[in-house]
Amino acid sequence: MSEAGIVIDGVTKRFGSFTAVDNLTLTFADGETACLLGPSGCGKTTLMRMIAGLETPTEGRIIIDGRDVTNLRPRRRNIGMVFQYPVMYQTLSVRENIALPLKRDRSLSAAERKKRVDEVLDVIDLAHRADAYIDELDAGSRQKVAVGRSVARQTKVVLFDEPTTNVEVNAKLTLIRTFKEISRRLKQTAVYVTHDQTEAMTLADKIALMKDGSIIQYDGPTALYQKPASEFGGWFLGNPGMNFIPAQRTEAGLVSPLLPEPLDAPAKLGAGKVRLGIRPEQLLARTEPFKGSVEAKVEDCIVGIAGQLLARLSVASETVKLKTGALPNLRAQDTIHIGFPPEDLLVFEDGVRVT
Ligand SMILES: Nc1ncnc2c1ncn2[C@@H]1O[C@H](COP(=O)(O)OP(=O)(O)OP(=O)(O)O)[C@@H](O)[C@H]1O
Repeated sequence: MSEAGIVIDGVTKRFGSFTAVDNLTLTFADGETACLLGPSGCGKTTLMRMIAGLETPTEGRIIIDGRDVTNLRPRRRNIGMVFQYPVMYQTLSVRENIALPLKRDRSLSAAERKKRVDEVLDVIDLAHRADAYIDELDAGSRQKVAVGRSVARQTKVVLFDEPTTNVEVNAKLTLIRTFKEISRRLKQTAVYVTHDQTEAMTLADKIALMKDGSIIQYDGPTALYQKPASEFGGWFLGNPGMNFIPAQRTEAGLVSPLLPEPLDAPAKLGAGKVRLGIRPEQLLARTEPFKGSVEAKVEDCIVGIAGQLLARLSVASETVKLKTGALPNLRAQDTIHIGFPPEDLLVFEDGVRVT
C-alpha cells in the first residue's frame, strides 16, 4: 500500500472496553478535501487525532504519502493542523505569526522564507494587514492567520478540527472559501472535522459520514444527499431529513396507503422491512387534488430559511415532512393534497438503500 494521500488501514481505537473507532479502512485521495461528518460522539475527532499522531490506534495502520506513520510522533509526520482555538502570539504581527513555523526550516533562505510568507498572505487575503497585531483582528481573520501558519510549511497534509466554531456566521463562508482555495493552490490533502452539514457540503470533495465509530458512506456531497446508502444518511443530512414511508410487497408491486398506485418493486429486494425514502422538498403539494395526490392535514407549519415553509403533515396515519415555496399561505389545520413523484422515491430494505 504505497499510494499518496492518507490510508486508514483497519484502524480501531478502544478506550478501555469502549470502541470509539471500529476497524476503519478508507483512503483519503491525494489532493482531496475530505470532511468527517457525523453526530456527537461518532468518533470523528478520535480518527483525526490518530491521523495527527495525538492518539495511537489500538489496531491497524495509518499511512501518509506511502509512509507508515502509525508509530511516529506528531512532529515527525509533516502535517499542518488547524484547531478550534488556535494559539496565536498577540505580541507578534500577522506576518511574524505566519513566519514562525518556517524559522525551524534551515533549508530555506531568508528570501525564500519571505516569499513563502508573502504567498500565504496573498492566499489568505491578508496582505493588507500583514503588519497588524493579532488582537487587532476579528475572529475570522485570526482563524485565517492560524490557517496561514499551518500551511506555510506547505505540508502535503493539513488537518482541520472544527475551525469555524468560534467564527461568526457571516465570516464562516469567507473562511471556508479560503480553506478551499488554499488546499487547491497547494495541492494539499485536507481532512476536516465538522458536525455542520452545510459546511461539509460546501467544502468537501468527499464526505465520510460516521456513526458509532464506523463509516456509513464515503461519497461526494451530492451523491450523499441524493443517494444515501442508508436510512441514517437520509435522516442525518438535510434540514429536516428524509421522510420514510412503510411499504408492503404485493403481486402488483410495493404498496402504501400514501401511494395511489403500486410502485415497481426492485428485482433485488429480499424479505426484509421495506421503507420508501423521499426528501421533504421533493413532495408535490397543492391546495386542490391532482393526479396521484393524497389528502393531508397540516399539523404545524413554520417559515424556514429563504421563506420556504416547513410543515408536518398527517397522511393516512403517517407523519410526513414537507418543505415548499409553493403554498405561502399554509396554516396549521389546513387540508392540502400531496404527491410522491415515483422517480424520487428511494427504496430501503432493513435500513439499506436498494435502489
Ligand atoms: N480519551 C478518551 N477516553 C475515553 N473515552 C474517550 C476519549 N476520547 C474520546 N472518547 C469517547 O469516544 C467517543 C468518540 O469521541 P470523539 O471525540 O471522537 O467523537 P466526535 O465524533 O468527535 O464527537 P464531537 O462532535 O462531540 O466532538 C465518545 O463517546 C467519547 O466519549
